[in-house]
Amino acid sequence: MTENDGDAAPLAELMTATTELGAALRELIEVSVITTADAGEVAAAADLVRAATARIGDARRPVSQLPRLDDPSEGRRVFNPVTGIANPMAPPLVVRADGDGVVAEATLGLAYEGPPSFVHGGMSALFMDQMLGSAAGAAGLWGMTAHLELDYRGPLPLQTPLVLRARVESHEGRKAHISGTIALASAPEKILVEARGLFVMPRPEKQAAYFGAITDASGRHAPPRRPGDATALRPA
Ligand SMILES: CCCCCCCC/C=C\CCCCCCCC(=O)SCCNC(=O)CCNC(=O)[C@H](O)C(C)(C)COP(=O)(O)OP(=O)(O)OC[C@H]1O[C@@H](n2cnc3c(N)ncnc32)[C@H](O)[C@@H]1OP(=O)(O)O
Repeated sequence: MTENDGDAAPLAELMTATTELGAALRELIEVSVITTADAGEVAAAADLVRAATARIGDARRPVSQLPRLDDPSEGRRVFNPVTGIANPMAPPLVVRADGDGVVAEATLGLAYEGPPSFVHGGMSALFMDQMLGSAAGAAGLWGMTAHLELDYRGPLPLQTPLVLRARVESHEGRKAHISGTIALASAPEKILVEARGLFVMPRPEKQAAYFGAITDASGRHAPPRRPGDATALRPA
């Protein structure tokens, strides 16, 4: 945690509650796109959700301030939109080191739909971007996405276990070439999505311009040593 030991218990409580809220919202998102309830029920649900928003909506951090629950030096970013346990937009992917790269499994619901019954291609790009970045992190590198390209060889079915992989192919200086794949967990050799990316560590002036104003939750200027977010990166 980013705060001193005296705050450990309240922070643990906050982590539990925030994770709970993320999980509840994730269920709500899925149900909101799959429900066949009638208009009255849907409208009543919208009122309940607005009441929940009002309950916590007054206390907000500025965009330049990291959440109390984050510790970028340990790679913990709880609201990352792909791996963040507390972000309902995130499945979340639990990325772990595997061999010379990283791997994650995911089963995606209807909130991720593009073509009927299949995953939206933009979602695949989002997940690959994160996986490639995580592969950089796992290899002790970091950088921002400079170039990302994908080949969609076959559609990804919803509600079906998927396996996502990424590994660093080569790196020199501030550049890392990274590749990734998505396949069905039941047919991991048949690659359905292929990604290739170039991640570049910004030159120091750019790092200062991008991240120099970031503070930790107490307002201290403690920009992360590596401004990454391997929220769910775990050892094998
Ligand atoms: C992030 C990993 C962290 C790991 C840390 C620990 C563990 C973490 C694990 C997991 C992390 C999670 C991962 C997150 C995943 C998501 C990441 C994102 O969403 S990042 C947001 C979107 N990306 C941007 O907003 C960048 C916008 N672009 C820029 O700011 C600049 O273009 C930047 C910083 C990328 C490069 O700028 P310059 O000034 O520092 O570098 P110049 O000199 O332009 O380029 C350096 C070299 O790269 C080549 N290059 C640059 N861009 C290129 C491009 N698009 N295509 C080809 N080559 C390019 C150049 O030709 C040059 O090559 P030559 O040294 O001459 O050989």
